[in-house]
Amino acid sequence: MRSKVTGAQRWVVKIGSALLTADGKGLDRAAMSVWVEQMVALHEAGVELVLVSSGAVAAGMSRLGWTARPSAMHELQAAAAIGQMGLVQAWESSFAEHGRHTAQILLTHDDLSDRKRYLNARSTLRALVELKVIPVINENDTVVTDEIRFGDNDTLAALVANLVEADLLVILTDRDGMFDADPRNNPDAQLIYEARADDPALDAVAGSVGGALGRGGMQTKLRAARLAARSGAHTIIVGGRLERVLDRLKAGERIGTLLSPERGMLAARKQWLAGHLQTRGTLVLDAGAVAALSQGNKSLLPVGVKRVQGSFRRGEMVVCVAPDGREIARGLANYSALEAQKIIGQSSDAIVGLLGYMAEPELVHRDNLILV
Ligand SMILES: Nc1ncnc2c1ncn2[C@@H]1O[C@H](COP(=O)(O)OP(=O)(O)O)[C@@H](O)[C@H]1O
Ligand SMILES: N[C@@H](CCC(=O)OP(=O)(O)O)C(=O)O
Repeated sequence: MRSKVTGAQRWVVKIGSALLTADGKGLDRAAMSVWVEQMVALHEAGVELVLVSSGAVAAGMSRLGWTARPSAMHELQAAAAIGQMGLVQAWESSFAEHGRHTAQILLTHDDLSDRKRYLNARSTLRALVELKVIPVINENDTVVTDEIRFGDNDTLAALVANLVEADLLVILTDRDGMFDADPRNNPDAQLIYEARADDPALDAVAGSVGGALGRGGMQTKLRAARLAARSGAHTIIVGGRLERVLDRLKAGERIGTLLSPERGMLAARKQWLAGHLQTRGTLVLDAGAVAALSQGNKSLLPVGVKRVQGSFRRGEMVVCVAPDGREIARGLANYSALEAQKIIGQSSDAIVGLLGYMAEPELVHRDNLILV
């Protein structure tokens, strides 16, 4: 029984090109509707779902009658633009049969590396998930250049798992999971059922690159599992054509390869916060806020802040200090320095009146706060 899988509340499900396009013959709508049925059942069981779907280039190639993947960037991008239409149409109509809405989100690397856009993408995704809509995410292939491509959707799915703090990343692919050697050239290869994502022995196993339609192969799936582990998520790499694959995962059946993070979710997130950001400003707290943060494990509300120093934007790291200047914590600000100036000392109910909108009631949420 895989309790980490059965107990997971928020899943990111990634479906690769090789599966979605029935090996290059257009979108495999029959397979899509079988996954949709299972995703709807998960949804009904209270699981929050985000779908990362590849297949735009492959679907576009098939619409254009192209048999070989073009190498010119503008041709790839044109194929993606054509194929993405069919891809979202197919997901939309299939989910609609079960009374579910979908939402298209196309992301580039910049959207996730810029802190402000990162926070905005996160708020939108959270809002969609709360509305019980299924976000369907792909890379924004039409506008990306080589330097800012994710390139493979395994990486994109892992970063989305970080973004939404998923507990489980499910990578559906055309093999039953990760084998101890590439099954294309090793008929005796054995499936690996469980491993730690950071196990260095896996690097040799995942050596070779992907198939004709997909881009990543096992290497990018392993890297994705390691990225997902940074925010404490487990990853399952499993065969998308296995009968009732998602139902069986939810039931705890031992199928596919489960790659585990080395740390728990919150610990991993805090470590990630601690390692990644420069500080841009300072918030001087009152004594009540110092106690709430250091003893109560609470979020920092505007009412407990006396002064704002420095110039920071929403999503940037700020230092929280006691009235005597002692550093108490660091965290990601939900408001810019200019906005923070206007709301400090006030109750959160007053934020809308003061700013004309409210991003969050907290100035720094406790999940985004590391005590020093
Ligand atoms: N150790 C391994 N175990 C399983 N598959 C492997 C391994 N090494 C390489 N592969 C290859 O990776 C392919 C899956 O990756 P890819 O073609 O990128 O698919 P997707 O479109 O699902 O991302 C498999 O078809 C397989 O041939
Ligand atoms: N954004 C691209 C997906 C890139 C890709 O091929 O990913 P994958 O099949 O998951 O290795 C598309 O939709 O065609």
